[in-house]
Order: sequence, then C-alpha cells, then structure tokens
Amino acid sequence: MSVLFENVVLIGVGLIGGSLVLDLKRQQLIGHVHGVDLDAANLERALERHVIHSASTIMDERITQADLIILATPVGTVAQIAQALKPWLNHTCTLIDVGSTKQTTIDNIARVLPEHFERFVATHPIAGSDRHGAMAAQFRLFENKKLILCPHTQQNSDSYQKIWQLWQATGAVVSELSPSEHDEILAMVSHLPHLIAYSYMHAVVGQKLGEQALDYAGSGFRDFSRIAASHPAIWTDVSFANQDSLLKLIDEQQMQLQRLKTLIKQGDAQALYAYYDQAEQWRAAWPKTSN
Ligand SMILES: NC(=O)C1=CN([C@@H]2O[C@H](COP(=O)(O)OP(=O)(O)OC[C@H]3O[C@@H](n4cnc5c(N)ncnc54)[C@H](O)[C@@H]3O)[C@@H](O)[C@H]2O)C=CC1
Ligand SMILES: O=C(O)C(=O)Cc1ccc(O)cc1
Repeated sequence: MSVLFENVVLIGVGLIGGSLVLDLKRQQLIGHVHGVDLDAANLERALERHVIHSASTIMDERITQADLIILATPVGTVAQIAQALKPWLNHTCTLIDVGSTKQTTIDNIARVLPEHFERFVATHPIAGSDRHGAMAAQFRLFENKKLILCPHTQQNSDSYQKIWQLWQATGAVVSELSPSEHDEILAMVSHLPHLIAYSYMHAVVGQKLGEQALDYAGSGFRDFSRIAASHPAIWTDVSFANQDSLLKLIDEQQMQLQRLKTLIKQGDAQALYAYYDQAEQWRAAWPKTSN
C-alpha cells in the first residue's frame, strides 16, 4: 500500500494515539508525525521512544501542513481543541478522533468546524488498557480488535475510505454503527463496567477492614477491578458525554442488585441458582462470538 498521509498531527500522544502512529509508521503508511500534547514531559518520552518525529505543547503553523489530524485526547477536550485548530486547518485535511464516546464529539465538530465537518471521521478502537501516556504506546495494540466507524450524513467519501484503510492496516476488524447506537452499546459493555469497578473500589476501601481485605484478594478480584486503574481523566469525560445511557444503566444495575438482595433475604436458593446459571451461560457463550 502507498503512503496514505504525508503529514500527520497527533493531538494527545498517549496510549491510543501513540500506538496508532507506531503501527502506521512501521508500515510506511504515514510520513512525518508531529505530536501536540499539554504534557511536555510526555512529549519528551514520545520523542525518545520514536513515537513522533517532532513535538509542541501548542497549536501552531505546523497544523496547516497536516493532511491528517488525529484527535486522541479525553472526549471532553474535543470542542476546545477544535476551536484551537480552526485558524490552522487546511480544507483538504482529514480529521479523526479515537474517543470512547461518539455523539458529543460529532456534534461538537459539526458545531465548531462546520466547513470541515465532511472531512471528519469518527472512529473508536475497542482496544486499550488501564495504562496511559506515551510510555504505554505499543505496536500491534489493535490487531484482531474491533474498530467502530460512525459515519455521519455529510461524510466525504475519500476521507472515509482512507480512514477505513488506515485502521484495517493496523489489523483491526472494522465495522460501522450510528453514533447513538455506538454510545448506547458501549455504555453497556465498556463504560458502565469501568464505573462499577471504580465504585466497587470505594465500596471495599470504605469498609473498616477494606484496606486489609485487598491484601487477601485473588485473581477474581484482580480481573474484576483491573479497569479501576484506568486514567480518571478518560472516565470523567466519558461519564458526562454518555450520561443519558449511563444514568439509565445505573438504575438498571441498582434493580439487579435489589433483586439479588431480595432473593438472598427470601432464602430462595432455586431462584438464585437460576439467576446465576443464566448469567453463567451468557458469559460462557460470549467469547465464541467475540474477537
Ligand atoms: N484507554 C483506552 O484503553 C482507550 C481509550 N480510548 C480513547 O482514546 C482517547 C485517548 O485515550 P488514551 O490514549 O487512553 O489516553 P492517554 O492518557 O494515554 O493519552 C491522552 C493524552 O492527551 C493529552 N491531553 C489531554 N488533554 C489535552 C489537550 N487539551 N490538548 C493536548 N493534549 C491533551 C494527555 O496529556 C495525554 O498524554 C480518549 O478519548 C479515550 O476515550 C479509546 C479506546 C481505548
Ligand atoms: O482496559 C480495558 O480492558 C478496556 O476496556 C480498554 C478500553 C477502554 C476504553 C475504550 O473506549 C475501549 C477499550
């Protein structure tokens, strides 16, 4: 495949943005990568690790040369970054994001950069970890992982096709969802699980023996709580951006816990067994249909 983009600006040189440009540079699908990040020390590490070729803590005239801009910062920063980009964007530049929620980002780009909206492609890799920053960037993070594109009504087909190709080149399995479906679905399988993991840490440590209890926790607790070590900036922004879906799901979760409480209090072993058995079957069947 020939070079897809000659001049890339990566805004947010962290786990996701850094991993994406590492793969694309290795395959020579992109040329020069200029990193922009608020954190100067993080940019130093990115330069040392050859994640990016040049770096800046501010938007400047280098943006005008970009034929691809990758937005890889927490979703709550998008409107303000779009505003800062506005004076520098050339009209043929493709703009993408990698954020965990899609609707508010699409709305913000349409509002702040209306003349550029057709060249904005909303993307979301369902891959990552609880690590963050340029030191966490790694090759092949997206291989065999799902990648969701959320096309919008004004989509420029040239930008869209190229971004599809770009993600396919990382080994990701690309599919499409509408932004609203995306946010509703990801609330269930990614966002609420993170919020529950955070809240469970509070529930445990809030107990009299809580801190001591952590010394005795095993692999089940390790698996369940790993995502509570994720960066709070990401999840604070996700919580607000996807609040409609999340608030409904929190209510639903409270009802499920209430149901458990009732079954235990009633001593209804049969109903409790059936409840666990059903969940066990759904979970056991799941990896067969997932990549
Ligand atoms: N962590 C994960 O596993 C996944 C995260 N995402 C999404 O990818 C995006 C990036 O997340 P990560 O790479 O995990 O985060 P990260 O924390 O590793 O990297 C984000 C970088 O953005 C910088 N930053 C924050 N605000 C900024 C601003 N206003 N201007 C310039 N730089 C700024 C930070 O200093 C940091 O270096 C987020 O929108 C997140 O929702 C998507 C898939 C997986
Ligand atoms: O740490 C994990 O396992 C994750 O769930 C990673 C993750 C975090 C945020 C996303 O939007 C997508 C994937």
